[in-house]
Amino acid sequence: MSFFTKLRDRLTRSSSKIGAGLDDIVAEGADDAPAEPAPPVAQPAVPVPVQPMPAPVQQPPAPAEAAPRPGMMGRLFGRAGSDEPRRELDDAMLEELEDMLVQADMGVETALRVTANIAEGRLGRRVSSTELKELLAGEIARIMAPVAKPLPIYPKRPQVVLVVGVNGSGKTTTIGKLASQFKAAGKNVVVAAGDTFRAAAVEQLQVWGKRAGVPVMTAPEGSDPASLAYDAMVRAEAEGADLLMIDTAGRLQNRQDLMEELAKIVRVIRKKDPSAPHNTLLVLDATTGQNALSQVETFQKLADVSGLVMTKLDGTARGGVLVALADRFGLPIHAIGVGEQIDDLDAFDAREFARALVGLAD
Ligand SMILES: Nc1nc2c(ncn2[C@@H]2O[C@H](COP(=O)(O)OP(=O)(O)OP(=O)(O)O)[C@@H](O)[C@H]2O)c(=O)[nH]1
Repeated sequence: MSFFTKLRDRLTRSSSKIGAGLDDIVAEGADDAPAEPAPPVAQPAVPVPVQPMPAPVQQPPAPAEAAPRPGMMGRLFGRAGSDEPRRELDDAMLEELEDMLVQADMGVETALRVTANIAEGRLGRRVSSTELKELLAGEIARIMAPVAKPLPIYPKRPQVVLVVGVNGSGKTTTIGKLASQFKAAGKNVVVAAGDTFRAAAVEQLQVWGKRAGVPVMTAPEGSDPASLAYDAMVRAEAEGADLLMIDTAGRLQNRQDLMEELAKIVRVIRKKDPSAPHNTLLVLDATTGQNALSQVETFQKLADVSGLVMTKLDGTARGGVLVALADRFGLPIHAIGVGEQIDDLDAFDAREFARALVGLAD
């Protein structure tokens, strides 16, 4: 099964909220007028960064003959969607759309902007649910495209990747999955079990290490994680490892002591290599919804977060939060997780994600 199919099936299973919501919005206000050719759906070949758009201006419906000749996609949609119910895109519909996006955890600001962009030049037109999904997917992909960046690999050896996040966000699982993928790509990977407080966490990482076929460095329970991180750097360097991934204990945002300990890990790592850590990955659990935004803020203050991984997109109707994160922080999204298996993590693809989120086929 391709990752897109998996993403769509699992996102749709849990977060069909947006797709179903769009169907409902159109069906609710659908009129009985005969079908008219579908308005062309903007499909930029190359996603462009989102520009702040002016507020939508009420425009009279474009006369059918004045409409530009639809492109390939427009013609396809015109045919395929001609017998679908249509609803006039007006203020009431836009308001419903905005509410639905907010409920899908996209955040008020982002939902407003996306809705305004959809309205731009289209007010008064009659759109089908499929067209609305295409428009929404296009807007989401435009927001997400600039942040869809796989974990960068540098010539520096070892490249130190520090993995942080709150308890249970999926750090250990993500390290296991990433280590397996980098190993398969021919990289020499070492993993350090920096959560020295919980024996179970160390064991769990060892299980992942075995699965991925990479060594896992551990330290006695209760020992200083910063000193383990230092030892791991010495070993990774001695072994000529390409990548050293350091797991850390999950920390609640309000636990000052744990937060300080993370800062100490970074200080100690820098004694060995002032340019390390080369990446600080913040792992976020999609099921936490809007709380993910405050987690980013908190961890950014404490560690130099360089990128995000979002897990558990399979278990939530709150996938929209990823759009809000991209819009608000612009931090690279390196990967997304849609399950507990080793191959349930893949690089983040803006278009695939956008289409899966609104329930469209590839
Ligand atoms: N459904 C689903 N479950 C996931 C995903 N990623 C991780 N999990 C599960 O989430 C739970 C917590 O994952 P861990 O990797 O242990 O999280 P952690 O951040 O290391 O946890 P702490 O060590 O407690 O801080 C485990 O049961 C994982 O199997 C995902 O993408 N989808």
